[in-house]
Amino acid sequence: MPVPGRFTIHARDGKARRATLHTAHGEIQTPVFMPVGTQGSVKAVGPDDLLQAGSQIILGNTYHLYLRPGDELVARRGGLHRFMSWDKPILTDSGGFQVFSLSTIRKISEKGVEFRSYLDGSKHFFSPEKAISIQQNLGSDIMMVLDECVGYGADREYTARSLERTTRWARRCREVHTPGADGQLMFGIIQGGFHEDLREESLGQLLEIPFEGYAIGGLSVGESTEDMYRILNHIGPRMPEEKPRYLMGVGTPMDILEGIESGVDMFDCVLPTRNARNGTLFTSQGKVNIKRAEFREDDGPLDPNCQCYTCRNFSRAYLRHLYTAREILSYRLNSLHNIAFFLELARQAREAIEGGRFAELKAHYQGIYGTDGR
Ligand SMILES: CNc1nc2cc3nc[nH]c(=O)c3cc2[nH]1
Ligand SMILES: [Zn+2]
Repeated sequence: MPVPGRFTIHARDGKARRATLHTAHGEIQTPVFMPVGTQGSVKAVGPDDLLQAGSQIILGNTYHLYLRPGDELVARRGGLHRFMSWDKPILTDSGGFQVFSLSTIRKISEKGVEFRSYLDGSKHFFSPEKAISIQQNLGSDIMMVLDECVGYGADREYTARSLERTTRWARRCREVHTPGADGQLMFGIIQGGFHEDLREESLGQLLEIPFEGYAIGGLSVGESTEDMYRILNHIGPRMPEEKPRYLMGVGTPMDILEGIESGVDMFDCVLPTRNARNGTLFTSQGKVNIKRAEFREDDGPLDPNCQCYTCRNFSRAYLRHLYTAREILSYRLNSLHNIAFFLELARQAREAIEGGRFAELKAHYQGIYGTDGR
């Protein structure tokens, strides 16, 4: 009988791990890429597309679903899994990041964060307890604590004070949800900005609270690749060995491989779906900008090495036409392929770790995407 939260490491290759995380909605093979379904849908693709592409788990955003259609409405409709017809695992972010990145007016205090809705400017308040209550209403398998993601360039003093409050908030989140209740897991989020010592401080404080996993927050906020990798390389290996490690909001194919090399197990990013909608497609031979004139008569598949529905059934010429004509099908086919590419990258990483060949896999993609894939 699978116990939600059980994390079994099967193989290691350097700091990279090949593991299985058990949740109430099934097992997750890691390293794993999680497509982002912000408002209860991974934009332009359906659950059937996601399953066919190999998605194991998707992300939902507490902030968006709380504001619309409302977490209580989703609860009355049987929870997010039933509402969106996805019966595999779901992870929900706590909303903190979206409050800071989407809501203009906001006030942060010890109690929580007051903000105005990006939809209609109405006033709302998230306490740590409220952020957990929303995620319980959504019924997500993995809940994230409410935290403050300090912006890139925040001064050290503020970053230090903020991480202390984020720890106090994390403790309050844990106090309102008994570990494993309803099969839901809770992950803590490490802050500390771009200061190695503050990152260690944040991790050390969070380790005193029992979480089923730990996330690295505060990255992919506009910093340089060098700064991201510096913090990632420092804190990744220092996170609890026996618990899942999640890097929030990251990233390009090369960022993900860098994260796996630093011992991270879980990743989410809007890059595949967002870039798909502007015609930037990731392939086994590098990025393809499908709107380019060179593809007008190109009868070949987008990616000859890809087994996704898009690459098995349509030519580059057709994909370019759809994009140029602003056909809605363009969003679906491009998004499906990009998601399939990120899922395949994670699958190749799992296989490479099992075979002790992760360094070769990373070098292979470095040759195609450069050091950071931007
Ligand atoms: C797209 N980049 C990005 N998405 C994030 C989500 C987050 N959630 C909670 N806490 C974070 O620090 C955090 C950082 C993030 N960076
Ligand atoms: Zn494809």
